[in-house]
Amino acid sequence: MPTIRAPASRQTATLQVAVKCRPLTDNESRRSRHIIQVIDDKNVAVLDPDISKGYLDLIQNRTKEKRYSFDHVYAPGCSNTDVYKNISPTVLGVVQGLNVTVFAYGSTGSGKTYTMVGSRSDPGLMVLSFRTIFDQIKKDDSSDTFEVSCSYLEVYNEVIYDLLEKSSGHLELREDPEHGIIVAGLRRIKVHSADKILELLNIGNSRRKTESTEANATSSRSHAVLEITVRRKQKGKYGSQVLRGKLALVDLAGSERASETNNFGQKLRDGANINKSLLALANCINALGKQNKKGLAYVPYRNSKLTRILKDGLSGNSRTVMIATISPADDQYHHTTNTLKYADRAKEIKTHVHEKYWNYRQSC
Ligand SMILES: Nc1ncnc2c1ncn2[C@@H]1O[C@H](COP(=O)(O)OP(=O)(O)OP(=O)(O)O)[C@@H](O)[C@H]1O
Repeated sequence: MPTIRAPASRQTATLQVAVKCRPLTDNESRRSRHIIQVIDDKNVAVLDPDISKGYLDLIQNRTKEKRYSFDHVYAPGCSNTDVYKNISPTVLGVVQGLNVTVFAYGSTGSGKTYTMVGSRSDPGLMVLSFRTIFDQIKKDDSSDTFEVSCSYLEVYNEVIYDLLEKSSGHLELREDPEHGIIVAGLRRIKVHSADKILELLNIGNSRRKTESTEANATSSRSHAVLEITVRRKQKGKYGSQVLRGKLALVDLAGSERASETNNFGQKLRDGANINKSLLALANCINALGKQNKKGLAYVPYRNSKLTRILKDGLSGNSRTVMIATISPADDQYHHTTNTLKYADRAKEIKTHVHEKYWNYRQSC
């Protein structure tokens, strides 16, 4: 058991915000116009598809495009590996005892799951992250020992389920004085290779609640959080010190309007719950943005399970990356501008990062 908690250096980090635009799907190519212009690797413009505005805009000399700047902007031709290149140094902090959160935010069908999970030919950020964590551990030439474990949960209709359990019951959140918010009873499996996590990820994904909606054939109806913990044991003269880093990879469910998806019954109720937690997340992002500008504002983390789980990643001890995913199709204009507005506000969020380490008695 830990004895003395060693002093930790504290730094302020700004939330890193990237925007990824997916290509038009075959279906969309036949009926939609492409309204996203990636200006360069940091700037993106959205063209207003409402052509009726043309005359008014012209006489008032208003531009018909909205421009936004982010840490990184990825054009439709970019792969997940291109996105990962810029976040890999942050992810590797986990091996040094840092907490890292990466989450994808965007409307239904905008490419969140594709970005986080990916495909065989274009592996997503989850797969790329745990591959580099194990590569880094293999390359480490110190005498430190490493222990990696993994958990995978989903929040569906405001209930938490363990995706690594065949038939998971409802899990509850608890506040732990040492570790912050924890999910009581969540299975944490020790893993020795990236392939093992990939296997667990695939099992978990097959249990995830997905539905076919009009907006996306395999729409995720739950928020999924894959957590990888790395415990690094350093042997010293007087005992062992353990650094504990945590990587949380979050694939959120898509937000959609009932009218757009033609949902009813259970699907409509799912949509309402998805929107409830995404609204709670958006409110937290709003409040955190204001807090860092004006130094006030109450942040309503307690309004949903999702925001309680992500609390550390948004404001606490974590380096955090938000990937805002957008569709280039003109009929997604309002979703796209909403996503970009929230992403723009998220740039103001600051977190306070420090390594977590404890001194252990030699016998540990
Ligand atoms: N970069 C990309 N390249 C090629 N296809 C993509 C890309 N991004 C997304 N797609 C395709 O777009 C469709 C929707 O993507 P995805 O399922 O990832 O959306 P989502 O945001 O997770 O949706 P939901 O919130 O409904 O789960 C899928 O068919 C996916 O294969």
